[in-house]
Formats: sequence, C-alpha cells, structure tokens
Amino acid sequence: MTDPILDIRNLCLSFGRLRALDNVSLSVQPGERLALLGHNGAGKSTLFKAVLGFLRPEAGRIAVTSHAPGTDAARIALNYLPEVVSFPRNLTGREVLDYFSGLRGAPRAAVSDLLTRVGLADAAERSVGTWSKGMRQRLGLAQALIGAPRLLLLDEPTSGLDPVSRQEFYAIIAEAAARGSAVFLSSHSLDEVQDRTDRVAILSQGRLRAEGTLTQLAAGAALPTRIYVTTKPGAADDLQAALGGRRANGCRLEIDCAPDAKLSVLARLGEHHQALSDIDVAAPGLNDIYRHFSRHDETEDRT
Ligand SMILES: Nc1ncnc2c1ncn2[C@@H]1O[C@H](COP(=O)(O)OP(=O)(O)OP(=O)(O)O)[C@@H](O)[C@H]1O
Repeated sequence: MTDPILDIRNLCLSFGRLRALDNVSLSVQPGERLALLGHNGAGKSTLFKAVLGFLRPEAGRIAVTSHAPGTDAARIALNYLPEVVSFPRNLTGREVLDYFSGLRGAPRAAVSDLLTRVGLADAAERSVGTWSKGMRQRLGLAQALIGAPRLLLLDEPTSGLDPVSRQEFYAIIAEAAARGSAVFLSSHSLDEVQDRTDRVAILSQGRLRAEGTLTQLAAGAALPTRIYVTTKPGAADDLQAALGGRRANGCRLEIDCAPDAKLSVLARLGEHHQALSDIDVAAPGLNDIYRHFSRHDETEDRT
C-alpha cells in the first residue's frame, strides 16, 4: 500500500469541557474517496478545521502528505471547499478563478476548462453576485479543483445543489480521484454517498463508530436482509404459520433473515409458490447501517 495522503492518528480535540473529537484515527489513500457521515454536531467540521491547521488538537497527530497541518507543504497539497462558500460579489466567475489560480501558482490557462467542467462557461463573465446558490457552490468546486490538489477536503459540498447537479458533482470528484487526488468529504446525505464513494466513516459524538466499505459495515453491523412477501388473498395466515415473519397488512409478510440464510428462505418460499403474488428482497442500506452505528447518540455524554 502507498503512503496515505491524509493520515489522522488518535486525534483528540476539545472546546472547554466539550470533547469534540475523541481518539479519531482515519487515513485516505491517493485516488480514494472517503465520506465522513455524522449527525449535526458530530465533529465533522472540527475534524476538517484540524486538518486545515485552524484548530490545534490536544493529542494525536495529523499528516497531510507527511506534513503537519498549516505548514506550507500541507497547504499546497490540499484544497478546501467549505460548507458555505462566499466570493466577492463584484467579481465575475472567471475573475474569481483567475485570482485563486494566482494564489496557488496554478496556470490561468486552465480556468476556462474548469468553468466548462462545472457547467459555468456561459455565466463566466457575469458577476458572482447575480448567481444562484447552486452556481456559487459549483464555482466553489471549481476553486477546489485548481491545481489538481493531492487532497480535496469538501465540507458538505452538495448542500444547495439540485439532484442533477449533485450527480454531476460526484462525476467530477470521481474524475479527480481517477487522476490520483484523495477525496475526503462530509455529508448528511446517506443515499447520496452510498454508491459514489469508496469508503464511509461514521462519526458520532466526536468518536469514530465505524469505518469501511459498505459491505464491510453491513457485515460488521450484522443487519438482517428483509424479504417482503405479498400473498394471494386469504393465504397470508398459512404462510406466516409456515415461515414466521411479521404481518405488514392482510396480504403482506416481512421476513428478516441473516444475509447467508436468504437463499434457503427463498427456497422455502418457493415450496409455497401457489400462495405467492410477489417477493422483494432488500439488503441493508447505508441508512440502516448509519442508524445502527450512530444509535449511541441518545445515551452517551461526552463532556
Ligand atoms: N469554536 C467552537 N467553540 C465551542 N464549541 C464548538 C466550536 N466549534 C464547534 N463546537 C462544538 O463542537 C461540536 C462539533 O461541532 P462541528 O461543527 O464539528 O459538528 P458537525 O459535525 O460539523 O455539525 P454540522 O453537521 O451541524 O455541521 C458541537 O457540539 C459544536 O457545538
């Protein structure tokens, strides 16, 4: 395995008595997209601010391309998109990107391509003050892509984007990852990151509750596969007596089983095929997994 672009080890950071981050360890490899999920106040922005060098942890360490946060080498290696972007209203989109390209020492010749890639070529010569929130967010993404940074740090980057723009956003970060950038983004939208990131980390009350691919998290949570059975009229009682499960209504049964028992349950249902109208099988999704790993929220106190 190559050296991680971002390496966080045993990070602890407090605001007074509040422990905002508690022994958090994470790493992101080149070309990898890691999504950080967590409720409001879980510590996501605090973690990003520590990676940026804006906040100092009281314990643990962070390395950005092996450099300490806030050093010139670390700042050159990463670009950041904050949750709420703000640009000078009187500058045009092109002038904003020209300005940030200058700051990063990146070629201005690349600005037109960036504007086109984020769908802002037609608006490029208009002042940003006349743009919609979604357009400004897309300009923020273009700004974050300047100079092909080794680490892209994106704090709730799709808030304010419509569904089509969200899809396009994830296509653009997939391209950045394919070129070798490490992508570390936070989100509240579980469905959104499910098929669009390589790994997921779940932060709750400042602690990392789980981290891995969706398959690994699903296995760790040992959540059941749910089989939805619709019966022919009058057949539900007999089928429930034979196979168990919960009645959802007069002709619908829900049967939970371990993922590796799914085929044998389906085979048993096949023996009763004359009683069946339909079957749906639902594997646990990220929403179920997220709920499982963040359920400590209501019971723990981190002060
Ligand atoms: N400067 C600060 N001073 C005191 N407490 C703070 C400060 N910044 C954050 N906190 C607290 O630290 C905890 C984590 O906040 P943080 O902003 O990192 O959460 P978050 O996961 O980004 O939340 P959200 O999804 O709402 O943006 C919260 O309890 C917050 O109130």
